[in-house]
Amino acid sequence: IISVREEEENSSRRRGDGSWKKIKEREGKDLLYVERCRRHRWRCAEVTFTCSEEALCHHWVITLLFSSAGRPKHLLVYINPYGGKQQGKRIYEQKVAPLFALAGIFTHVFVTQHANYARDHLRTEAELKKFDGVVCVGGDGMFSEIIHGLIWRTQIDIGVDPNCPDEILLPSSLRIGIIPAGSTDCICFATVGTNDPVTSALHIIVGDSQPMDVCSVHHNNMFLRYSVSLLGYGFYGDVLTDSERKRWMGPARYDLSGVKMFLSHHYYEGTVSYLPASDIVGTPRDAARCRSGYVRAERYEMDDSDTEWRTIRGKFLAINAASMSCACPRTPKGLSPAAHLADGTTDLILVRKCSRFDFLRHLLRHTNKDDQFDLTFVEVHRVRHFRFTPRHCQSDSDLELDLRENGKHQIFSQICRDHPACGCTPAYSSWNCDGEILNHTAIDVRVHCQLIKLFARGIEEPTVFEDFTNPCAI
Ligand SMILES: Nc1ncnc2c1ncn2[C@@H]1O[C@H](COP(=O)(O)OP(=O)(O)OP(=O)(O)O)[C@@H](O)[C@H]1O
Ligand SMILES: CCCCCCCCCCCCC/C=C/[C@@H](O)[C@H](CO)NC(=O)CCCCC
Ligand SMILES: [Ca+2]
Repeated sequence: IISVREEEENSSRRRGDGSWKKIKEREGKDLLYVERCRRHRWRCAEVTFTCSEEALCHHWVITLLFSSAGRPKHLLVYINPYGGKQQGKRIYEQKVAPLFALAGIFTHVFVTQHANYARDHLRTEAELKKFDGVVCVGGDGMFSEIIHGLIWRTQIDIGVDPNCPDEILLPSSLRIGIIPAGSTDCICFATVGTNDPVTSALHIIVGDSQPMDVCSVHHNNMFLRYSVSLLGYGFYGDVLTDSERKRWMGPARYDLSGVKMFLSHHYYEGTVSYLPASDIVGTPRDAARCRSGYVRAERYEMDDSDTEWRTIRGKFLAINAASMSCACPRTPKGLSPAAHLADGTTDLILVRKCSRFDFLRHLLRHTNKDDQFDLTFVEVHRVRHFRFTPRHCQSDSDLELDLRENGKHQIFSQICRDHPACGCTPAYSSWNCDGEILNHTAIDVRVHCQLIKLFARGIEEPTVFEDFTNPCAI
């Protein structure tokens, strides 16, 4: 239920002196409620209840109001006017603000004036005690700003050093709502099942709650960034770097850069070490999907003292860590379809050097039912902690070992790297961290189980409640 409004039906009766008197015939309640539509979309519907007994009516209202526990009353809203197709402000004003008003939610709205405006405001100025949640109107990059602000502020307020890689981070009490207005919007899609501003607004209004894992990324014990969706080196790093120069194109920039980087077919050498998540049920190759209400782990920090690190050295077209499925309209099942939102792990996907044809087969499988991991050059591991070192950063002894293993070819490829004009693969790619470029290639990543909470409930299985005869189901 979104809101209950009084409605009175009056009639008039003649008094003895001939004048007319208004009397309350029936008391009605206009009930605004959520109706499930196709493809996980929610819409607002209305029904009027009438009741001749005032006491019964009162009982109804009390019961309905009681069901509103856990709902936000005061929200801090940040709108990125430049995300996606630059529609954030319009989307919020036309589709979301009227619903918040109907639900009796008070808002404090900021339209961001520059990049990192929301992050810095949350870190230092925002009076967080006054609010029950933060709403982000924009894409994954804007969401990233919000979590950076909130996580940082929470740690500082309680005296935890957010720079230290070994610290156990504490969750913020504020939930975050995402009104999708970006280019990929994969965090919204993977937690709600659709990118639809009205559906997201309704999940906020009813006070849904979905915990979510967050990866912290460090370089030499120096904090770089947090990630909740994709950390990608090689293909996705290169696509992002190339697409940033084409921002004016809007969401289509990713398609153009995707094709360009596919044709470039660059591979990168390096070492990946990881700590497998051994104490969990399930693997990245499961047929089961992360669905609503499915919380695998209690929030805890793992004890990895008994688990052994594993190391893989090689040439990779892509190294991806998906902490959630990363489902989005481009890949409705996601980069790692069986990844979980809140299990304290990330799925590490290694795509080794292969032919263009094979890489295309792998990419195309993101868009159909075939298993993108069922290929000899792809491996996937569910991990809690991993490190990557590009080959040129490896220690001298590692380089010597490479030389002994691979002989002359290695020497020539080193020379090519030092002379980019020869047209060989460049030595480094960049990390794509939830759509932002990292300025370090050697990184150390650890998963913090359920560090944040969203106003969402995960993707629901299609239910009998879906009303396919309703016009909103089209
Ligand atoms: N007022 C602003 N002016 C310029 N940039 C901004 C402003 N507010 C936020 N940003 C930055 O804009 C970048 C992109 O925003 P956003 O994520 O909303 O859209 P997107 O990149 O199109 O979508 P997606 O991340 O889903 O691909 C973010 O990195 C954010 O920091
Ligand atoms: C030739 C057929 C090719 C078919 C390929 C389909 C594969 C598409 C996979 C898309 C995966 C998106 C993962 C999400 C990453 C987000 O954190 C990030 C920020 O929004 N978006 C991108 O980096 C944008 C990345 C866009 C990549 C294209
Ligand atoms: Ca996870």
